[in-house]
Amino acid sequence: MQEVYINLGARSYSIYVDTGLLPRLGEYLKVFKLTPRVLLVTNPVVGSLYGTAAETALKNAGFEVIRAEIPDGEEYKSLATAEKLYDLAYTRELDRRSPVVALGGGVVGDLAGFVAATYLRGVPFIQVPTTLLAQVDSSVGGKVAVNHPRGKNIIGAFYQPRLVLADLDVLKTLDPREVRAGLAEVIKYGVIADQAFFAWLEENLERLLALEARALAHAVAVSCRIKARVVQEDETEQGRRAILNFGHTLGHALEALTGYTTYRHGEAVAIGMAAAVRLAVALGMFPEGDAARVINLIRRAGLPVEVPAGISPGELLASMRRDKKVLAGRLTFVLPVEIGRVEIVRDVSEETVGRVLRLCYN
Ligand SMILES: NC(=O)c1ccc[n+]([C@@H]2O[C@H](COP(=O)([O-])OP(=O)(O)OC[C@H]3O[C@@H](n4cnc5c(N)ncnc54)[C@H](O)[C@@H]3O)[C@@H](O)[C@H]2O)c1
Ligand SMILES: O=C(O)C(=O)C[C@@H](O)[C@H](O)[C@H](O)COP(=O)(O)O
Ligand SMILES: [Zn+2]
Repeated sequence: MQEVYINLGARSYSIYVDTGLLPRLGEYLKVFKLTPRVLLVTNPVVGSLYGTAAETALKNAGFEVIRAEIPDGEEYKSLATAEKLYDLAYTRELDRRSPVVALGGGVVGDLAGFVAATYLRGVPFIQVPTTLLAQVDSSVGGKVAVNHPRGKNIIGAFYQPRLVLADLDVLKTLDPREVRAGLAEVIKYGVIADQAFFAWLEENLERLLALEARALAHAVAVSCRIKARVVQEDETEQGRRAILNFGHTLGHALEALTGYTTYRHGEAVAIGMAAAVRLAVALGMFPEGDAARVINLIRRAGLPVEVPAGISPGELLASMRRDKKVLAGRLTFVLPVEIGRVEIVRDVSEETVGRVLRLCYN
């Protein structure tokens, strides 16, 4: 078992990374001061695979489970879906100590977390992430949100979970496309914060693609440790936390412009990271050889590195102007200076971004 502790004062919590955790969910919850009714939020795919195990674990520990299944897909990470959960929570008389448990990937986690943050102005929230992406990133750090039809995560909050249980066993049923999408955020951590981890990924990528248990445990724990460090330093993204957004300025624009249905989040971030390293090279900040290493690793993970032909640089720029990192109208990018170190750059001209974007098509 690996434990990563996020030290945030009264909002501190542990992330446990191990096999065999889901059947122990109830035991883990018992240590908190909760009332017995639990809102278990999942989707039909995860619910059919792991819903019974989660319910049994909770019931054995004395909880009463209200299961809510939201439709599968990023396009359902919306206010409309959140409203259905508020209705259910209100109708079933959930109180201020009734926990919301998110059992699923990042979509379930972000949406259930948003509901937990806002229902009765906040109820206890537990993350049981079931995708690689959710275990290494979305379940950790407290960003919860729903999408606006034109902008990613536009409506949200910072609301920390009480506990994260990352059970590596559940990753065995993931579609390979989802494993690759999760690897995009894992590669992100190497580029932004840890050169040695990046080199380890270059050596061990095939073990991760094959879901080898020891390699996965290492990648999940190191990723969570890196994210924990950044979140502890700047919980509400007043500054440095934005480094976790490497690849996301363009990635989020691509997701929104394609109606949230074409790319997995990790795939859009992969294209965004490839564009960001090209931009850093164009600005003379980052050596070409290092850019080639990053793009090569993204490619080896089976992820896209090119902007699709159907979307113009003008459309991308218009969407990126509404990115949450924009201040006083200036586009903001997270750009590497070396592998393992990035800077937040606010003074790139749109002309330069447009020129680099044109190099990012196939
Ligand atoms: N809050 C944050 O800090 C943060 C960080 C990164 C990403 N995100 C958000 O996370 C979302 C992406 O999350 P995701 O990549 O997990 O996508 P997802 O939640 O859509 O899950 C991907 C697919 O895998 C299926 N699935 C989940 N667990 C499974 C399992 N164990 N076995 C088989 N199938 C399973 C799901 O049903 C879905 O079809 C995006 O909305 C993104 O914005 C948030
Ligand atoms: O936790 C963070 O901070 C991140 O930026 C992690 C990202 O991987 C994640 O996609 C996050 O949801 C993006 O947040 P946003 O504030 O850019 O919407
Ligand atoms: Zn992300």
